[in-house]
Amino acid sequence: MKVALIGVGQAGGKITERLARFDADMGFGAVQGALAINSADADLQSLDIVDTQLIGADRVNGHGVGGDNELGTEVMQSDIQQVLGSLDGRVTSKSEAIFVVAGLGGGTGSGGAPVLVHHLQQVYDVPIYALGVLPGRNEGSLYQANAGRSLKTLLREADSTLLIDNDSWHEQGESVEGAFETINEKIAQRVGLLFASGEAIEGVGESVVDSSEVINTLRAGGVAVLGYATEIASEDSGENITTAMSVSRQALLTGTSLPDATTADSALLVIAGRPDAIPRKGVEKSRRWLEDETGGMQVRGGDFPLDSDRLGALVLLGGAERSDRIEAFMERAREATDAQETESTDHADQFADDRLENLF
Ligand SMILES: Nc1nc2c(ncn2[C@@H]2O[C@H](COP(=O)(O)OP(=O)(O)OP(=O)(O)O)[C@@H](O)[C@H]2O)c(=O)[nH]1
Repeated sequence: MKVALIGVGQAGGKITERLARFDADMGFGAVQGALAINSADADLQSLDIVDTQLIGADRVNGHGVGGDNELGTEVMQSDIQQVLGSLDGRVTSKSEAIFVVAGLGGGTGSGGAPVLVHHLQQVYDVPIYALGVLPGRNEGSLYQANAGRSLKTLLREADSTLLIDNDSWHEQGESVEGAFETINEKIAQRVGLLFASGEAIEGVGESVVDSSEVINTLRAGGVAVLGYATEIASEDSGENITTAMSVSRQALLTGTSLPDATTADSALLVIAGRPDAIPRKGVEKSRRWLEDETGGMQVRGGDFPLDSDRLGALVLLGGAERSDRIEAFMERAREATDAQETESTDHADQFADDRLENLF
């Protein structure tokens, strides 16, 4: 799937850069253009390979919005024409989708990403997806409250919102901050493989996954979730039937970007590995298992030919917002918003009825 990436805010920029680098290093050619937008100049300076654009200089003078996501919304809104102008040549006629990438807990990305998605929807015919990072449980109430409003607005504006929970892809005991590098690397690899599904050059055959399968899976809208797992594979495909089952199980049950999200409206299973090591029977079995596990709907599928001694399973779920994990997060966000309102009693009544309102 040929994509254009737009990172908003610090996390958005860093993850966009990682994705662009992974795609280039692997030679996939799925990432057609990448731009990072921020109201903090220093964050943009630390990026090497993506193009950058500063917004809100007249309001915050390049210093960021300090976690104020309403200000993040405002600065994106006031500079939207320049932002859309910079996309010329980066979003091309080849682009099959645009991904807006942001950490949802901060200010610039949290507030800016939904506005940007809204405007991109007016300009482009391709699907506009969000790739959003949810704050981990221990990240503090401002982050939780910001992310709640941002997610609510993104779900309204984007064709689908792929969520990565900051608590999911790092080692036990590692702090979230310390784990950013690990998490970003995992996002780059997993989401990078998803982008490259359908772009794989070698071994083109009937069973090879096509990018339309990804787009059709995301057509369910709402929240999307990505899972991934690999194991060393045998050279003989006949010996890899249980491996295919085992990686598929792990990808869904322990390897997703949003733990415990298994109820969905659509699903895609991509099996990656050397074409002659991919067991047809094992792939069929895994697909049937995934169908049962996710509620009985038809599971799309395909191979991703990759020169590797491992067999990997990439599971994409669409319409996964009914999961307990999302409910738990939204509850956290509501509580955080309540706590903030209690602190600023002057304004308490003003917000009382509209907890987690949309950003705009
Ligand atoms: N996975 C991941 N999450 C990050 C990273 N950097 C920040 N975050 C998360 O993103 C949220 C904060 O968003 P940032 O992107 O830092 O903030 P911003 O959008 O630049 O907004 P301001 O700094 O307020 O202008 C928090 O939930 C952080 O935990 C990162 O490199 N990787």
